[in-house]
Amino acid sequence: MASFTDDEIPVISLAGIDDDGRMAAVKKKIVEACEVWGIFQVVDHGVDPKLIADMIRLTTEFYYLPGEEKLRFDMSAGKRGGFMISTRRKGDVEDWREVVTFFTYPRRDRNYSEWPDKPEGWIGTTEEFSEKLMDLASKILEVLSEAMDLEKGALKKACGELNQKILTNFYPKCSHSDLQLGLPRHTDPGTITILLQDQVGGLQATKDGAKSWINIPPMEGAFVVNIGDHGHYLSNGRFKSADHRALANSKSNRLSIATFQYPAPEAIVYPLKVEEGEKTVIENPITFQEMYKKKMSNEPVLAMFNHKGPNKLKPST
Ligand SMILES: O=C(O)CCC(=O)C(=O)O
Ligand SMILES: [Fe+2]
Repeated sequence: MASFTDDEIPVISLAGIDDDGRMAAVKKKIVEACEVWGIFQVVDHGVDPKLIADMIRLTTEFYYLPGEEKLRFDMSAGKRGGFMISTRRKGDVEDWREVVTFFTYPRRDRNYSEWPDKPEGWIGTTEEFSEKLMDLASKILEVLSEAMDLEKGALKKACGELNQKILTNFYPKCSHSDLQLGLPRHTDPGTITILLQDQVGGLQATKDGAKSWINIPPMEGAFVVNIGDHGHYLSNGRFKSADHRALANSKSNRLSIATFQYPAPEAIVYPLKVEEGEKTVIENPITFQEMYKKKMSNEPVLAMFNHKGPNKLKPST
């Protein structure tokens, strides 16, 4: 049984996890969080608060640039990364956000011509942020491996060469926040996501199929970590793929920076450990690339970021 209360997303300190005694306690908390929610916050994660503050500041500054500056980096015409305005209407509800996508790992895939050159310093800060989050992700994958009762390197090995994508989300304030979602309900496709949100709030998770939604309150300096579909499959469904969404806000603009950790495209997706008599969550091993494609064809909202789906661009106001 989980020791966290039913309506609280766990906050877990990673202080001293390299020491075995402390690791056991962290592991226990992470197991509880992942079995119930698939999402938790981490503090004492070792990423420099100044780097976090700089990343939020510079990212925000980009979104306040005039529309034509931002559109210099638009993702149309087959570009993988860069700036995009994403809108979608479903019944009375629509969502609106601006995004900038950076493909950061493997490093050889970095296409710097797609990385906005303003504000000054954003490229260097994004590079440093990417590297530090890759280190943090590796550490979290080790703890998660142990939490799945596997050897420390198991998840990393199953991922092959780790891929990383940084997606910065800007949700302009909107007066119809009752009719507008920042980002509709979804699960992330990758192994884990490490999310940084500003102090506005709006991220929510559900563990009962959207009957009730729980806020994930902003915490200065904390990261939200969630399990994605790949992580869920590797655990044979024991760890949830976090079901989450972001609300719009009528008073403030909101910023979040999601760092998605993916396996290599050719990595095999299949549970790493199956107990005797237990069924597997997926029938046959498939590659991550196949798994991703299948998900995108079922979830148009995510398909927009596959860059093959709709890619409507309007100048920002
Ligand atoms: O903005 C947020 O808090 C959530 C972002 C998110 O879930 C995503 O980009 O996949
Ligand atoms: Fe997400």
